[in-house]
Amino acid sequence: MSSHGEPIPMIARRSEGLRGEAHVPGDKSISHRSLILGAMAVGETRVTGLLEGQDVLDTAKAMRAFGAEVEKRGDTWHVQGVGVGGFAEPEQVIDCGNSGTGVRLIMGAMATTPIAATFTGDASLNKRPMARVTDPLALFGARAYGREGGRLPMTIVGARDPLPVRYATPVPSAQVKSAVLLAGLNAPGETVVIEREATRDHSERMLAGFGAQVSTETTAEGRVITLTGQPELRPQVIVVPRDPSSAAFPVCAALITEGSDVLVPNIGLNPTRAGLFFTLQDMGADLAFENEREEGGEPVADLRARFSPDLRGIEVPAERAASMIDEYPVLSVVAAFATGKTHMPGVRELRVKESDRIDAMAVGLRAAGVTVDEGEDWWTVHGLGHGNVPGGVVTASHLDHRIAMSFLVMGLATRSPMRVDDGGPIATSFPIFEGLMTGLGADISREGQAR
Ligand SMILES: O=C(O)C1=C[C@@H](OP(=O)(O)O)[C@@H](O)[C@H](O)C1
Ligand SMILES: C=C(OP(=O)(O)O)C(=O)O
Repeated sequence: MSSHGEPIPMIARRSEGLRGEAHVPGDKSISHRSLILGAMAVGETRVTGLLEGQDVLDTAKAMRAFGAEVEKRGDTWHVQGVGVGGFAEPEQVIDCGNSGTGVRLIMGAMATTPIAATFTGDASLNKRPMARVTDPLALFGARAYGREGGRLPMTIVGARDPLPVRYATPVPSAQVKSAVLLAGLNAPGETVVIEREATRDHSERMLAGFGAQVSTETTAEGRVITLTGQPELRPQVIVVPRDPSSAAFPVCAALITEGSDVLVPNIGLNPTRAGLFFTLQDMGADLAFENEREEGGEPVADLRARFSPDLRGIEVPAERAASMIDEYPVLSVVAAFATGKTHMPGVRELRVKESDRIDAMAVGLRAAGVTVDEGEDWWTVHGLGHGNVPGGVVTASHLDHRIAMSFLVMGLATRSPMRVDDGGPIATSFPIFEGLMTGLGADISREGQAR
């Protein structure tokens, strides 16, 4: 089932010659953060290029429930912030839908204000672990009352007299890091987060942009991020760059589909996000970064992807995992069309996303004729080479947008079509996926009924 209605069964058939420009939507991570930090600033933040996917729309709704005004006029989202510590107590339960980023960052943002809020989500989100966030929030003095195993629905009671915190994240997670930093905004003194492996740094960059004092040092312990609490955040004008995690789908589709040549313009290549593209190049992909430039302090390029018949399986460096964590499902599809094995170690986190992504992909790939080996924190795809992947099955998307999109991309190059039981979740992060892909010439459509 999609989170907001009947399942939407979809089918992808073998296609040829994807061509044209793929203008993917705004970055999901930066969109959530624009709304949350905008709501915590004093005055009006204006955002263009915001991703209008369901995950981000749920965050916009949540910010209104905490007292910020959030509205779209023309192409611009206007956020009237209430200031750090200015959140009102919501009158209703906050429903974050399918979004781990939304719920975890908002829990952090409210945890050092003396209000209570109850959070819930869809069947996928309500299975995901929240203790990774509520454990550090307890150090500030916040209390969490949730279901067994730290699951939603959950009520957070914010700390009345928050203490600053020094916290080493036990898992590589930008959501955990960001929740602690957002909570640290309303704690006196310095809040410090230490991460062994660098995860996406959008919170650090945006906090600095809003005028908070935040510094990052690389030491023997890892990256040490220090935030000075209780700043007055200054409203910003934000242009959200396009999402590299969404760009991954047209890029990978072009690489595996005969005769393709696709340009995906204006993609942020922040090194904490761009790991997939380097991995594809290591596999022998015809993928170029054109027109490389800097925009808003971030490296940006136009990605040009052409059909690549001679992809090779590789060992994906474990230390690259955080910089491409959401891209493993679609990478495993490309790996099926490569020759040789693609081994992906150091990816335990894939098991606690919208679905267990190793399991969801392994089951579908195997059904489609591809051998996959797996362990708790690794998996290996045995590539069959271009033209040799059978396909011809219905796969389950498990309320996970990236699983649905990955199997649809796969169906463009399998011998027989690939179906997904529910494409509804795609709207959480990439609402224009179907139109964008068909515009390039991909044979992807909705089916009248599930088969
Ligand atoms: O901070 C963020 O915006 C995100 C962090 C990642 O999650 P984790 O922090 O759980 O790795 C990623 O999977 C998610 O899509 C977005
Ligand atoms: C993991 C993802 O999102 P979230 O954790 O925000 O639900 C994703 O978009 O792939």
